[in-house]
Amino acid sequence: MSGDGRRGRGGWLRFTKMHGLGNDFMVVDAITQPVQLEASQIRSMADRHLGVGFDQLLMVEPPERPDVDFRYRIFNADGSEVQQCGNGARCFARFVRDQQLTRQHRIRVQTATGIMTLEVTKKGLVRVDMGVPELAPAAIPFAADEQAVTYPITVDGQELSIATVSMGNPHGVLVVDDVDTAPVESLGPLIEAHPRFPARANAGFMQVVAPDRIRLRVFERGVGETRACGSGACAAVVAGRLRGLLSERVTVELLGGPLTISWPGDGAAVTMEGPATRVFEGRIKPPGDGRRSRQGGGRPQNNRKKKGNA
Ligand SMILES: N[C@@H](CCC[C@H](N)C(=O)O)C(=O)O
Repeated sequence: MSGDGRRGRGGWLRFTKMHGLGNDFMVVDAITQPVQLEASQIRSMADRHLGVGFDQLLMVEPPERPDVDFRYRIFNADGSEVQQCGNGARCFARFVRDQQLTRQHRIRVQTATGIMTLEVTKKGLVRVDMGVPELAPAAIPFAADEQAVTYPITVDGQELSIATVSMGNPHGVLVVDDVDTAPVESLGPLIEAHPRFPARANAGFMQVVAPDRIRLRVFERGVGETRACGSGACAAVVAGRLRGLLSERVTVELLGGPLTISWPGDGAAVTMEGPATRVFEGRIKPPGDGRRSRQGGGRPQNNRKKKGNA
């Protein structure tokens, strides 16, 4: 994270609590205050009983190149730095405008895997160009000899059919009959840590209601089940379209509410539109001393061993 090794005055870190359909964030402005955090501090602050409580910490940093407005960094609740967060991108756009870090309606941000364009609409929603989905197994990454629409995978002794998509971050998507009874809690962690996903993965459980409507639950890598996952919604629509189940524009009903996702098809970018909500402002003294070791990073993405995968 950026900064010169100091935190704000007296060691206090200013933050804003936000959410996108209940996927909640601690948003930290690392432009007007120096910030340096260790993965262990992020984990402590993510604690819902002892800390601020959040699914992801979002860092707003100065751009590193002239063709973007900001650098957008994302840390899961387990302290690991990740490449993408769709709901977070909408909150990022709202945050930088509310904080008067920009007056632009169209904002270009640099993430760990590319450039995203965020646009605040007249209705106060945020439209995000989520980029072109990657389907090649090596790009996800997913262990497979050749690219396919779905792959057979053994999880907890069951043979499942999984679609894999990278939206900058890795997703595995299963089609289920009913999301309400889908085994998200039991299979989610096993898919997340499945050996065929060497960087772990987000696991989506999608129920197709109609060609333009799905219901989706996501067990997020580094967090657990969240109330909404923007990149997961995009991955599910891509997977559903490749299977011939969905139309170009789809309403994705998540536990926290609906997102609109559009994907014309191969080679095109996915567009996501939805709300971003500010909840409160706060300040916290991050536990421990964040000045001694390297920033962020967290645990390696594939270090968690789970039983039941083959
Ligand atoms: N909530 C997010 C995704 C956050 C990152 C994810 N857990 C990962 O590890 O890739 C979203 O809205 O996209």
